[in-house]
Amino acid sequence: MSEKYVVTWDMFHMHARKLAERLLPASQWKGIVAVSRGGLFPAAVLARELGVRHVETVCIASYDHDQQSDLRVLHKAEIGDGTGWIVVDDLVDTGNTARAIREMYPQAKFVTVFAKPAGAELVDDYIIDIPQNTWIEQPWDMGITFVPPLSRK
Ligand SMILES: O=P(O)(O)OC[C@H]1O[C@H](OP(=O)(O)OP(=O)(O)O)[C@H](O)[C@@H]1O
Ligand SMILES: O=c1[nH]c(=O)c2nc[nH]c2[nH]1
Ligand SMILES: [Mg+2]
Repeated sequence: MSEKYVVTWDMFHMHARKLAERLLPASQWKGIVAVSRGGLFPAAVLARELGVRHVETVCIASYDHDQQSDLRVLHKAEIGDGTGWIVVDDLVDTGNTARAIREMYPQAKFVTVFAKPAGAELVDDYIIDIPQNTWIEQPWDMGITFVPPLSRK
C-alpha cells in the first residue's frame, strides 16, 4: 500500500457514533454481531448508543498484519439468516470478509466504519471512503511515541 490513513481514537469514536445514528430506531434490532477483532471496537460504541445488550461475535481472520491470507472462520454467532441483527466490522477492504459475512447472514444489516472501493458495495452502510491503495492505521494498532524536535533531525 502506498499511502497511510491514520485514525485516532477520537475520530474513530465520532465516526462510530455517526454510524449508530443511522441505525435508529434501536427497537428494530435483536442485537449486534461484531466481526472480531476489528469489529469489536465499533460494536461497543453501537451497543452503547443504541442501548443494545445482546452482543455476539463472528470470529474471522484473514490478515497477518498487512499480509492477506486464507480466510478462517473460528467462531460463528447462531443468528439464523441474520434477520433483525446488525453485523459490524471496522472496515471493508478487498471485500473477502464481507462476502463471507453476506453468505453467512444474508438478511443482516452489515455495516462498517471505513470502506475501500473494492468492498464498498458489499456493505449496507459505512461512514468514510478510503482509497484502495491506502492502509488504514487503526488506533488499537498504534501507540504514543516520542518524536524528536525538528532541530535534532
Ligand atoms: O475486506 P477484506 O480484505 O477482507 O479486509 C477487511 C477485514 O480485514 C481486517 O480483519 P483481519 O482479518 O485483519 O482480522 P482482525 O479484525 O482480527 O484484525 C478488518 O478488520 C476486516 O475484518
Ligand atoms: O488495520 C487495517 N487496515 C487496513 O487498511 C486493512 N485492510 C484489511 N485489513 C486491514 N486492517
Ligand atoms: Mg477483521
